[in-house]
Amino acid sequence: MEEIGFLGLGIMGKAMSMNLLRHGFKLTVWNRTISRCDELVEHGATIGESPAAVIKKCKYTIAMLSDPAAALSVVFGEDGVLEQIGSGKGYIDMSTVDAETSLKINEAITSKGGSFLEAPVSGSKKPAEDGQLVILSAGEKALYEAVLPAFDVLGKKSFFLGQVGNGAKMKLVVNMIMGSMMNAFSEGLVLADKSGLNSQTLLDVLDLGAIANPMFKMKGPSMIGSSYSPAFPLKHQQKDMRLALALGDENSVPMPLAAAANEAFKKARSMGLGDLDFSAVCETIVSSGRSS
Ligand SMILES: NC(=O)C1=CN([C@@H]2O[C@H](COP(=O)(O)OP(=O)(O)OC[C@H]3O[C@@H](n4cnc5c(N)ncnc54)[C@H](OP(=O)(O)O)[C@@H]3O)[C@@H](O)[C@H]2O)C=CC1
Ligand SMILES: O=CC(=O)O
Repeated sequence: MEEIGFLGLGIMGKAMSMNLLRHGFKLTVWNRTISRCDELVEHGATIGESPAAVIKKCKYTIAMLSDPAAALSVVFGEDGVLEQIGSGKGYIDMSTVDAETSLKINEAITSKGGSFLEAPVSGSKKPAEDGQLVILSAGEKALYEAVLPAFDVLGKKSFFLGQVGNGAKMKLVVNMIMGSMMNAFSEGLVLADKSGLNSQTLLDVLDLGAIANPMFKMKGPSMIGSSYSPAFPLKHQQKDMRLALALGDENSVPMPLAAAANEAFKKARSMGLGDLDFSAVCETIVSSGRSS
């Protein structure tokens, strides 16, 4: 495949671009905080001085940015994607955003003759490092097919979900469920502890039953140790709950569990936990217990 551009080297973008380099892809990378490109350069990447410069150089460019505001700013801002996108160039946004943001970007890019694919991912830092993401793409089918060799390295499975917006919506539904589950799990861990049960035994019991799942297995031990090194930052999970609730509003779907989970993530942000892993939402319950 030709050289790929990569915009956004946060937790996910860094892991994904390292993985592409490891598999022999040539990359030109850009990050708003440019020093974050250094490690990628040590592993063979080239730096692009702006999103526009990356687009100019590369036929295909992937973005992995924090939220709708970041995704829009990289496309529409000064020296942004729109300045160089055009016929024969493809833009693939893998950030988790809402359908409206994705549609806006699609409209701007295709009106300049470029092609667009949204491709948010399920899976966190470790799956990104290991090429085990689940890719939820939608948009231009020809672009999807052209970038499949890269998706095959980044993920264990790629879905093509049809028109732009479907990938964003699927991702938000999945993360709405995940955020609600994380809250139920947190309440269970704290309840077990406060009522005199052994937390590790609770994990063992859960793991053998019908609600065993990789998230409980992976996050449980660190949550018991109150250790929340960020794989999926809590502020991003709260953004996803907020966007999923808006999708619920649009479709008149009552989501009382998701709304309660969103409040817990907001509380965690107000406690200064936004940059920690989303499992730190557990601390909202621990601290409630302490103050009563
Ligand atoms: N971490 C995870 O487990 C997963 C995350 N996601 C989603 O992937 C996306 C990235 O997540 P993650 O890597 O964890 O997030 P990080 O917070 O680690 O990285 C965010 C990236 O966005 C950039 N950025 C933020 N604001 C702007 C802006 N205004 N203009 C340009 N660049 C900007 C940051 O640049 P800078 O370095 O300059 O701050 C950084 O490169 C999010 O949408 C998240 O919801 C999806 C699946 C899993
Ligand atoms: O968006 C987060 C994830 O783990 O998936």
